[in-house]
Amino acid sequence: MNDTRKINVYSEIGKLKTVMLHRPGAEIENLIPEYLERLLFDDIPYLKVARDEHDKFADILRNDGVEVLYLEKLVADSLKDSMIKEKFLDEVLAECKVKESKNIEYLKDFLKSMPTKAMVDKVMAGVRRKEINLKEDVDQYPFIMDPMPNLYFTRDPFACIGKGISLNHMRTVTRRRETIFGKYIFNHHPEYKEAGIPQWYHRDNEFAIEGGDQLILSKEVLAVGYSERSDKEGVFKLAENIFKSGESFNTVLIFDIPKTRAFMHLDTVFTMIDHDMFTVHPGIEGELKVIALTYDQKNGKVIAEEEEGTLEKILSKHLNIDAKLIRCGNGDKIIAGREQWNDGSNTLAISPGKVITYERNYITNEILDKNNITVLAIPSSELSRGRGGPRCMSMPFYREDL
Ligand SMILES: NC(=O)NCCC[C@H](N)C(=O)O
Repeated sequence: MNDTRKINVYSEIGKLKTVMLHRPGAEIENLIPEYLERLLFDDIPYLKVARDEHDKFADILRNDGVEVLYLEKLVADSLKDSMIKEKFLDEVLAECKVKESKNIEYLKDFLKSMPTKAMVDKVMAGVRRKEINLKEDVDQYPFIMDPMPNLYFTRDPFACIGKGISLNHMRTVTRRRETIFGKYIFNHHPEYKEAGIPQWYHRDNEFAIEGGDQLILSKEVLAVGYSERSDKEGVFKLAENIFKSGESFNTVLIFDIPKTRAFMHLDTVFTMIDHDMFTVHPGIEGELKVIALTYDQKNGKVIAEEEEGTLEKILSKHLNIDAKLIRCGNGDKIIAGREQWNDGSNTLAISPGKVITYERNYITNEILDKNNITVLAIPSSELSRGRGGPRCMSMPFYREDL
């Protein structure tokens, strides 16, 4: 049993006790080729198989003693009070940019007529114009409310850091509404609303930060990507709030990574798998630019110092270890290119030296095995089409301290 703390995440590798997932739902079946790019997908997963794969992921976690929570259930349980449900709907509707007010009313009536859990599933899946009896001409955009196919990447909309959460501001409009769910869970869910969970970042802050860029390297050191998805100004704000709170973190390393889809988030570039071991994207082995943020407690000021060095050097120095990097696909141009595309460096550690990976990345898995890492591989032919791996598909709420 956990202690009374609901959120406790002071590392990337401490034994995982509670995690939040989202089982892919009808939103996946609302993907069609014309909208893939805007909805951040590269292909259309076959939902039935994606769900089977996802259920295997959840089973592996449960078999390891991890409590698996589902986003959709947490949200539904947060909306039991009818006033809160009404507020939630107004907020979701305000952000789905429906122009005509009468259509907002139709949409609201349609959603309100459903039992709460079905309503949450529907908000996630998206609503077609014809579902609320509007005309849906062949050349007309069919959705009055867009689907949210990226929801199974629970890593990104909010992140648990220490005993608090960072409710993120997503870079893309298509993912921005996802963060409303986290807001309602932490403000209204009976288990969380009075648990005194601090919020280090808010979804209405002007700068973008996504959870795939937020890594907890130790109880002192956080790493955050300055990436395609996260602004460094946002990281300054996040760091200041954490430093001021008296949490154990005293350094935030901002990693300046290429702003491209292949690198997307910091966790596409590297993930921590043991006290001194990391999986890495071979494209990141040169000199990196890092800004190290620390806090001048006396004057209440964040201090920023620029550093340059290889990933190995930077990690070794700040974590006081001899960092060992495992290169995706062993660094071979073709193998690494292929396995990296399917998130070969995006591993989820469930305890030190024990990780969940995609089974299709078998060369990287073999190398991990040779390095005495226990690899639990999951089937991934459909899940991988959304461009995220096991770390992206999970949000740890509670890890045992190291
Ligand atoms: N942390 C991650 O790297 N998450 C993967 C997100 C994939 C999703 N299709 C996206 O582009 O946002």
